Amino acid sequence: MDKIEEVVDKVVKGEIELHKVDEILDANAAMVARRLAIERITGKGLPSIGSTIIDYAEIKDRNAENVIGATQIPLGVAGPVLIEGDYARGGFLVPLATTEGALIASVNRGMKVLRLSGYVKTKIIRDGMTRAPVFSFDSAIEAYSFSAWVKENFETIRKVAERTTSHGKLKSVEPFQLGNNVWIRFEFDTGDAMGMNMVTVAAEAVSSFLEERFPGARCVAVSGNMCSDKKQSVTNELLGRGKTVVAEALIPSEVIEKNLRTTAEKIEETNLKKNWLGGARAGTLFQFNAHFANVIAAIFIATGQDVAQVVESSTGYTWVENRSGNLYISVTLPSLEVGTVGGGTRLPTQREALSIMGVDGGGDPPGSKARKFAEIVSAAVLAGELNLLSALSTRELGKAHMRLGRGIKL
Ligand SMILES: CC(C)(COP(=O)([O-])OP(=O)([O-])OC[C@H]1O[C@@H](n2cnc3c(N)ncnc32)[C@H](O)[C@@H]1OP(=O)([O-])[O-])[C@@H](O)C(=O)NCCC(=O)NCCSC(=O)C[C@@](C)(O)CC(=O)[O-]
Ligand SMILES: NC(=O)C1=CN([C@@H]2O[C@H](COP(=O)(O)OP(=O)(O)OC[C@H]3O[C@@H](n4cnc5c(N)ncnc54)[C@H](OP(=O)(O)O)[C@@H]3O)[C@@H](O)[C@H]2O)C=CC1
Repeated sequence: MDKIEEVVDKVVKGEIELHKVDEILDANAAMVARRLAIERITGKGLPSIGSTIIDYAEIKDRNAENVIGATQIPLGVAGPVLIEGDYARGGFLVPLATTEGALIASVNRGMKVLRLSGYVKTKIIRDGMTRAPVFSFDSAIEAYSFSAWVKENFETIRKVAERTTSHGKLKSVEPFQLGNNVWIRFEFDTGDAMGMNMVTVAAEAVSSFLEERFPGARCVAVSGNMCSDKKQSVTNELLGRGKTVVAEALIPSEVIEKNLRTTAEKIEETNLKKNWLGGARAGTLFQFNAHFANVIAAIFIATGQDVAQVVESSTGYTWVENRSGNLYISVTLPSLEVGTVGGGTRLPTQREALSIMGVDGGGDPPGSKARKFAEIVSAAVLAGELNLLSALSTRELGKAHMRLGRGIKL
């Protein structure tokens, strides 16, 4: 019996935990052994899951545990979209990974219309990744003194934080108090990284330092939910998280009529009554848009972003004005969390997808690639909004999805 078979046998018999296989076999052999064991246990063949170009030696201890293979998702491109931003300048093809038929066509048509109208303008209006540990005290008075000290001693705290990272720069500290508890919301410039590991490590170092400085302080959790990571929150909406980005364009009436078969007036009414009034009636929080999540999720999957952060990255607002038949449209994304280094961006297909947009790896200066990427994402979101609002205004949504979602020609 070869070594892999021997390990598979032991896993099936319950003598070895799945994750312990990594201690016996090299990463790629361990991945195969786990998959074979699961095939035996479930009686299901998993050759598709096992068929992958990923080198598990590169993944182990970095991106996933108990790995048995990979999931594959179709990848398409939309564009080019023309952008005149501070970092993204020129035409960009945007990779989108999705299983929703008509989505890429939707963004593609939106980009075509934007292209025919000139350049999308983009602006990053703030940038910073946050972590907010929660500290507990015996009394609210102690908690208040702690908050005051933290605010007055930014420079000391910055030095402690920045010892843990060469790219992370502490930008601000903001205390929030509830009774005898205090959350310190640290905000960092994280260069080209999305930055969650970076700011967590730095926040842990500062928390230990503060506990030493204030014997009455107890850090209950390094993430106290006022960060707020992978959750929507008023804090994120007002103060921002990751990058706060705006993209805008002006679409001439003839471009709308010829390519979208609708008018600025109809798109404006659809935006007001669907995105805003419908959103208000439904009690929607922070998502007065049509489908930011579609575009954000597809780009996140394609480029190795943390997909759980679609939760707050897809919050935001679509604003439309009928300007004498021409259409002004903008999207505002308060919490777009993206990186071009770190996390899943190092995986092979994800890195290639980033390279299509010229945003793979670190920028010079650091931070410039992640900001360029954020501007491209905002332009893609704008294209998706413009197109879906148009398709809804002409009642083409169902038809499009019959054709591109079910393969039925009407
Ligand atoms: C599907 C279209 C674009 C057809 O649009 P069309 O105008 O009927 O098609 P067309 O054949 O005349 O092509 C026009 C352009 O569309 C693009 N296009 C056309 N076909 C393709 C294709 N196969 N692949 C790539 N691009 C395509 C392409 O840019 C093309 O221009 P060309 O390059 O030919 O000069 C249109 O009907 C449409 O956009 N429909 C809406 C679909 C949509 O937006 N779906 C989004 C997902 S819906 C959802 O998930 C969220 C939701 C709706 O529930 C949220 C909510 O509640 O609002
Ligand atoms: N720990 C947590 O609480 C959470 C973690 N995550 C996960 O965190 C990961 C993302 O964390 P993140 O910190 O972005 O990535 P990584 O942990 O992968 O770290 C990024 C690294 O890149 C280095 N680096 C090299 N060049 C640059 C550059 N140009 N700009 C910035 N950094 C550079 C940084 O070094 P240096 O720091 O020395 O400067 C840092 O070590 C994802 O996998 C995500 O899923 C998500 C949510 C929560």
